[in-house]
Amino acid sequence: MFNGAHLFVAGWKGGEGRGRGRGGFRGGFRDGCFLVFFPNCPASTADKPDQEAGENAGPKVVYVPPPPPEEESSIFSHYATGINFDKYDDILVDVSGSNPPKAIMTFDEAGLCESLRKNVTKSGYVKPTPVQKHGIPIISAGRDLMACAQTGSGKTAAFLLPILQRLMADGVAASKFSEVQEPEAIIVAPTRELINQIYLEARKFAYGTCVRPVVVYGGINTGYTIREVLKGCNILCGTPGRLLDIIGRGKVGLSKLRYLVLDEADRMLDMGFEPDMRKLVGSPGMPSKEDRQTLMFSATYPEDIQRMAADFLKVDYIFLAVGVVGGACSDVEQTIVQVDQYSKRDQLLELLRSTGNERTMVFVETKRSADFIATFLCQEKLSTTSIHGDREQREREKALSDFRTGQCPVLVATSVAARGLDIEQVQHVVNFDLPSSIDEYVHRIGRTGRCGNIGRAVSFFNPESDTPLARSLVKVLSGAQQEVPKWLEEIAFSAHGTTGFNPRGKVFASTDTRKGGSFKMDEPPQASAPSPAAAADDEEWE
Ligand SMILES: Nc1ncnc2c1ncn2[C@@H]1O[C@H](COP(=O)(O)OP(=O)(O)OP(=O)(O)O)[C@@H](O)[C@H]1O
Repeated sequence: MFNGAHLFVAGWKGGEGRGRGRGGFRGGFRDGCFLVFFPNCPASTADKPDQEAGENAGPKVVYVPPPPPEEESSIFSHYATGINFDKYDDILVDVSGSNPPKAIMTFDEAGLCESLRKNVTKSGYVKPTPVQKHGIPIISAGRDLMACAQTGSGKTAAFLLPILQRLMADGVAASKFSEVQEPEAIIVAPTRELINQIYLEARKFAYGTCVRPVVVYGGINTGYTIREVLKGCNILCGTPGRLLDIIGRGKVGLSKLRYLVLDEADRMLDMGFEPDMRKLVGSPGMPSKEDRQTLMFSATYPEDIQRMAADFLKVDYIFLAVGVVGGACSDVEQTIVQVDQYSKRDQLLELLRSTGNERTMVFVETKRSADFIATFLCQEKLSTTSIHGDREQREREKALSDFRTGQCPVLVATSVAARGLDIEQVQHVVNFDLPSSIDEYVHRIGRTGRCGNIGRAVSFFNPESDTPLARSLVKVLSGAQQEVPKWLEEIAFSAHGTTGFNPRGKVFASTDTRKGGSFKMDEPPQASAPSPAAAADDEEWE
């Protein structure tokens, strides 16, 4: 069972710019495990949720990622849709805003050019998901869009396909090498791994066309990144800090920009990233919101974020909600287990032993506990790796790759891996530590149960620390037709949770805010600030 786990537990990272910790776990390999505890790890780093940090601090980053796959079979490799894929059609869809274009029912109706159509087929897409049926014509009609659809339901293609179609129809071609590139589209996402995944999707759909996507993100060598951009760039995918850096260096001009896409838009506009998003739209040459198309996608949208998002969108933007805004995917079987802090480790071990080699993501709150739990599991001979913001980019990519291939079927992660990652065969998510925000919970458990497949999420609920989440957990569980444990209901009703619980109805507290919103119920709206756990980490400020 133990096959030389790839656990590179790092307390200090020399040479890559974000090595803030000193101490922590350090040591050498023994039987594939990498252990030794350094007790003097400063509490300001690994002890806390992942913090965002200045990308340019520290020594020069030398890492150059391996080139993306060239063979067609790897580019188009995909996993099968699951038994519940057709049930997507039963989900209620709410489209608000003036004159929304009619939904399409098939990819044929999307009016895609031949090469795009072929690429869609090679990707294994037979029919569009609801967010694609509605989103594609809305974007093709030139409308701004704020779209909300459950995790794993195909939001990425919903924006990539109509953008690519427009660029193809207009005959754009990446200019050859030029000192300044003028992309037609910019896509922003909060984490490096997610933006890289979006880039690979864009590259897949653009295969065999003249459209060239490029990705820029922190933790990789800047010179390399710039060279890639200067080779030609129509669709620039990036994390905010690195994007701003490259624009600031004058390597990217914005005069041709037509599309600005914010994936995980609520995260991109919360307190952590909002200043960078404002900087981005205020960059010299950035077309005003009237002169560009702005598209926002997420599975969750707190109401205050929706209101703020309107600053970035034209007045007549369309709000598309597939299912309940902020609802969990009902293909994930959710179990909440009451535990105390000290029995968590044993319960985790028992759980993982019972699931065999199935791929499992274990979410913890801090970088230090990510290292600690991964080390513990490794010692217990479970092939485990970890991902968090204190690991070097090389290590993060290796960890993800080992998890994807199944070489390490257990991935211990901070919130840096909570959003967007689409990994085949993730059957389980374990919340070893529950996050403090319900939206974060929805994204985490959405790493399984994707694209009509079925998954399981087990969450350890420690009443001492997790009681504030109880009410919204009850809400999310019942919204996804899951069993709500009696004890949790009791805690929820006796607690003063303030995270979006709407005691009156079955409707989630969040819809299109222009309808007057339904959140003016008995409780304050959900906070948009990243929760400590969420600030955890999504990401460094690249
Ligand atoms: N129409 C389709 N037919 C078959 N597979 C699809 C279709 N649309 C998307 N997929 C696949 O479904 C998976 C999930 O899609 P995607 O990652 O875009 O979900 P998402 O809605 O962005 O999820 P998240 O909210 O977690 O970011 C991907 O593997 C994607 O290739």
